[in-house]
Amino acid sequence: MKILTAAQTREADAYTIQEEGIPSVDLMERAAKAFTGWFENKFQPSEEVFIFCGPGNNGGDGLAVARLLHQRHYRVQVYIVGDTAKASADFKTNLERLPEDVKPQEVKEEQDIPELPLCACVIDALFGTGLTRPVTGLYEEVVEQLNNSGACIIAVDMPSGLYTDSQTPEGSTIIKADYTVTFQLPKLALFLPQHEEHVGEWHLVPIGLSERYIAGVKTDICYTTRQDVQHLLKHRKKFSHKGLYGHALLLGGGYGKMGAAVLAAKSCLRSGVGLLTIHAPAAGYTVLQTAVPEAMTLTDPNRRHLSELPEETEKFNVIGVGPGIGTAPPTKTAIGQLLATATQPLVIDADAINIIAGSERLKEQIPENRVIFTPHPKEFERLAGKTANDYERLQRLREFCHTHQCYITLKGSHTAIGTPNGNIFFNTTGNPGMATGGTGDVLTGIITALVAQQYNLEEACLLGVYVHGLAGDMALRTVGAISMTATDLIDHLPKAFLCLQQPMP
Ligand SMILES: NC(=O)C1=CN([C@@H]2O[C@H](COP(=O)(O)OP(=O)(O)OC[C@H]3O[C@@H](n4cnc5c(N)ncnc54)[C@H](OP(=O)(O)O)[C@@H]3O)[C@@H](O)[C@H]2O)[C@H](O)CC1
Ligand SMILES: [K+]
Repeated sequence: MKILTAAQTREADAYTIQEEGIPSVDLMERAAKAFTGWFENKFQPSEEVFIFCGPGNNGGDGLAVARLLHQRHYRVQVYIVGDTAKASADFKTNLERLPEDVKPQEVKEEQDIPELPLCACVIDALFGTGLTRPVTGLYEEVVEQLNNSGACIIAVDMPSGLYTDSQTPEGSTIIKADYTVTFQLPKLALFLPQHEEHVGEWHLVPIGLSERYIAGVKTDICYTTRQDVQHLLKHRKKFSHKGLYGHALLLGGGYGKMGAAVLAAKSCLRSGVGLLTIHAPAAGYTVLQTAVPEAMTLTDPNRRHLSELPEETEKFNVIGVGPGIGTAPPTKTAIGQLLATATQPLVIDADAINIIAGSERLKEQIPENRVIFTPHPKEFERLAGKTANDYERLQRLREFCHTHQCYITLKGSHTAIGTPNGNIFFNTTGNPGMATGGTGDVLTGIITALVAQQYNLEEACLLGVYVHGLAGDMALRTVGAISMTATDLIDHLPKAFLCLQQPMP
């Protein structure tokens, strides 16, 4: 699914109005109904609701929501902040439509800002996608007071003060919402970790924007949903045999870190690989043969570290490398040898990334269109350099993938997948329970298995990251976020793949 800029959202709005031949105020009504539907599911009519409206269409939405909530027996208090002379036409229409017993109060100066009761429920409809500069003056005062009030804040479309698709200037005052209910498509700002305290939990509500416009608009940033990945899943033929599903080689493990190789191997097997061979330091032999009996194990001459590649590496369809390997000098040599000689796709994780990050010579040797890196943010920083904020980091992701013609799954709450042609895809599955050791090794195993099965590298990244998060979401329901371990993800992989094989609900 596409992520649109603020300008494209406005275009979608105008296109829909023209295509359907409806007045813009009707689209506002749809938006307000969609928001109200979400709100009613979350909050009881016994709640007193304080709605703060700005001068634009976001404020207009707030006024329409006030009317709809009033009709549904919520007690609403409406505050109009700033000068209504500048208000948009649809704002004015909705102001007129307010029932008599909802008397909006004007906030024209600081002393007009109301004291809110403890634990108030506030709807923030000050600014949405039309914000053009940081909030200052009276608006800033209102935002600060709301943030300090301890209220539960629900932002309409965007938290007021937050730029939709570019860096909000340093030091700006921004609403700290508990929930952001955004219209039709999520905005870029909602995916970025630096905005967590402003966005809270975000939810999408459809408002029927033109499908034709959305299908035709050009964007290089998308987010992946079940619909996007489900159709990628390949079905197995009746007369199939293990040779059809690829033979993967996993280079992993080190003394004291054999578990990382075990996790990657188990998840690789649970993700459909035909055959798996693990090449590990000699100390890992018994561990691996016992823990992963389905895999074949080759041993490195070095007991503690990976020091060389196995023979006949060309027979493998894919090589996954990194989990648990460390950065000892013999391992660095082996990674250099791998980049120089391997002819198949490589899935490169953990210390294999760190080793490449530490050597300009190795970076230059990254083979084009054959590598997937799976870094966490620190590893990405080592590989691609420090950045000042999340927007710069996305730009760096794009540039690195383009320069090296590689794929990167930059792990995080919304893992960002960069591709050689400059596209970025945000994942939408997963949860904070997955922030625990070993879950990255599981992702490496999954993606390696998918590449072995002839998914192209982009498909393997999109599907692998999605199913990894889906297994995490399923584990959340059975073991919870606190107790979740990487092994729980592997245990839930079968359910996650099964779920993707079912028709969409
Ligand atoms: N397609 C959709 O998704 C729909 C969205 N809807 C809602 O509309 C808003 C966007 O409305 P818009 O009127 O474009 O913008 P805003 O309401 O966010 O704000 C614009 C007004 O605010 C002024 N402004 C902007 N920045 C500041 C600031 N920092 N301080 C003070 N005033 C500011 C701006 O005035 P200018 O001075 O810049 O000219 C405007 O007056 C979207 O978010 C949804 O909530 C529709 O309801 C349905 C379709
Ligand atoms: K808002």
